[in-house]
Formats: sequence, structure tokens, C-alpha cells
Amino acid sequence: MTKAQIRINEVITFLKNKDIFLGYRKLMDCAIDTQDLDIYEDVIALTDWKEKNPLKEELLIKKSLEVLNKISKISITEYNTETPAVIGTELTKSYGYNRFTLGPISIKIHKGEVYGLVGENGNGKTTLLRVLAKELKFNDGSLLFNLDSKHHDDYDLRSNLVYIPQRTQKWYGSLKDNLKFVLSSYGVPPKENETRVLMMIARFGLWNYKHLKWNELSSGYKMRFELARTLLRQPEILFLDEPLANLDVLAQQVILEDLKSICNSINNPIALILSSQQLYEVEKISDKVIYLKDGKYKENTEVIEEDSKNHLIVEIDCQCERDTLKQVFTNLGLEKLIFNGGIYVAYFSIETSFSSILEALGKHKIEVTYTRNITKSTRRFFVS
Ligand SMILES: Nc1ncnc2c1ncn2[C@@H]1O[C@H](COP(=O)(O)OP(=O)(O)OP(=O)(O)O)[C@@H](O)[C@H]1O
Repeated sequence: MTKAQIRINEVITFLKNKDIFLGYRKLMDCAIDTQDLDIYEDVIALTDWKEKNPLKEELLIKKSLEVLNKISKISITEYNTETPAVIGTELTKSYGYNRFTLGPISIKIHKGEVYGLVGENGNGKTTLLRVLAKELKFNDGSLLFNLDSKHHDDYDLRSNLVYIPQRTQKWYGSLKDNLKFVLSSYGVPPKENETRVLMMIARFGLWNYKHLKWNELSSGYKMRFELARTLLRQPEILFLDEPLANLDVLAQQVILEDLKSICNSINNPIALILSSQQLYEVEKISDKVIYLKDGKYKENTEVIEEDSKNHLIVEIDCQCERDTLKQVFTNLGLEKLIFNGGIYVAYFSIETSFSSILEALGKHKIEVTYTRNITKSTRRFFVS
């Protein structure tokens, strides 16, 4: 089965299970992969119908399956993502003598993968993103790009690397007109421009906001607009600095899932690097998590994989005393219990299972507000 068929089958399963919100977004990704403007028109018409008929679930599923059937007839060439799109070797960036220094950092970035960049404030996330996006000159090391579009100079190159900063600039006019302006500047003819823009508006859930102006949009929708505008340019590499900062919890998950799905496009994959403080959300979707501390990095795969062979590490938020917890975990191989003022971090021997921890907490009626197995999470670097 091809990757495209697998994607379509996934959507069918979502729709049949009535996970319509998710299924419909994934359907749009399948549609975008076809690059077929007739299919785009179908999805645009369906989106318009869907917004006008929010309660007609069954009919929406039926109509969606019809569009999917059309999509499945179009063959899609798979992009080979084996060669890294960016190779950074021993990169360093210093802001001057005795000031912050980033690196040396070596990194390989592949299209179709999501890289989460995490770390406390001031540890170099923005600096690394800007160095990789060629927004900032580095001092030492090398940075090589292996992109499909040919570039003659750095200006050319930067049009294929898109960096979206934490604070984006104000724009004037309607959301839709601003998106259309992007494609006009690339010389896309009016009819095609309209179709591509409406498809992107639909994909980012902006259908009912398309006529609004900058000051009429919430910060979350401004970020969606930025993403739509960026993706219209079909970048090969995308750098996002704190894209989740202004989003509510549900919107964060949705945007991350959407970005992952869009970057995983079958014929037009994008390498995505995003910095964020939303650790768990980012870990959930990232293929690789890079944790920066004082400008140096540790990939979770190295340090954490090694540690996770020796311990089970659990984060517990509860009101009880340290001695009570110690008692609860008697015979469970507790090796270390750290309290950082808000939560406990407990280290157990590797033989202990997370379910036995939950069982012990339940049996002793400990009022737990929150608990999580963080053995394989970069969260450990933050709490210890
Ligand atoms: N233009 C600059 N000149 C001098 N120092 C700078 C400059 N930009 C950043 N720094 C310093 O470099 C360090 C890293 O900053 P950076 O913005 O990369 O961190 P960050 O991890 O993105 O932080 P945050 O999570 O707060 O956005 C900080 O100590 C900052 O003060």
C-alpha cells in the first residue's frame, strides 16, 4: 500500500468513527497533496457547505467520502527524504566577549520531520533558530543546505527558509487579500490564486474569518494566518519561534497536529523546527526533541535513552508529606525522591512499573492532582 493510500484509509477510519473535526483536516491534507485544483475546488465547496450546515454530520461524512474517493484516483509521487536538507556542523554564535555563546552545535535536519526545540528562557532557542534560518551570522562552523530550489545567493536561499518570529507584524486589509497578495507576488494567475488561497484558508480553520482585518483577529488566529501565509510560499524548511505562545491548550494541540501532518506531506514535505515552552505537547509530535541549556544541547535520544535503561522516573503533584510518599512506595524500589517546591520527582528502579506506582497511590488514597511517567521526557531536565 502506498503512503497516500495509507493516509486516505486513516481519514476514512476517522470519518467512520465520527472523528469529523480531525478527519476533515486530514482530508484537506490528502487534497493538498494532489496539487490538483479541481480537487481544491471540491474541498472549498464542501467547506463552505460544512460551515453553513454545522449540524448535518452524516451528510458531511458522506460528501467527504465522495471527495476522498476522487482523491484516491490521483497518483502521488513520494518524495525521498533520506538526504538531510540542512547540515549544521559545530556551529557557534557569540554575542560578544563574556556574553552568551551558543554551541558548538551539530545538527542534521530532514524534510518531513518535526524538531522540537525546548529549554528555559534565555538558553539560546531563538538564537539557534535564527542562525539556522540565516537570519543571524554565526561565528564558527558550517551550515550547508540541500534544497530542491536552486539558490544563487543568501537572499534566494532565505526565500525557501521561512522564519516566523515570536511577534509578528501588523498587516492591513482583509485576511484573504493579504494571502492573495503572497501568490500575486509569485505571479500566480488570479483564478488559481483564489483557489489556492481559499484552500489554505479552509485548511487553517479560517473560513469564517477570511474577511476580517488584523485588529479583528485574536492572537491565535493571527498565528494561523501567519502559518497559512507561510505555507502558500511552499517553503522547504520552516522555523517557528514559540508558535504556541498565544494559543489555548486545545488550539495548541490542533496546530501542532496540523503542522506535523502538513510537514509530512507525501510529495512536498517540509522540515519543521519549532521552539516552545509547551514541553509535552511538543514532545508528543516531534520526531526529535532538542533541549538547550546554556547554549549547549542535549538530544533527548542520547541522555534520556541511556538513563531510561536504569530508572523509572515519575512526576507527582500531591499535597502529602515526603515521609508519607516514602511509605507509599515501600517495596517499590524507590531510589530518590526530589521535591522542588511544587511537585515531587521520584526515581524508581527499572524493575518498577508505572502501573504499580498508580496502584500504590490509589491504595493509600493519596490525593494526586497530577502524575506522569517522565522517564523519556525532557521534562526531567526542567524539574531536576
Ligand atoms: N542581540 C543580542 N545581543 C546580545 N545578547 C543577546 C542578543 N540576543 C539574545 N541575547 C542573549 O542571548 C541569550 C539567549 O537568548 P535567546 O533569545 O536565544 O534565548 P531563548 O532560549 O530563545 O529565550 P526565550 O525562551 O526567553 O525566548 C540570552 O542571554 C540573551 O540575553
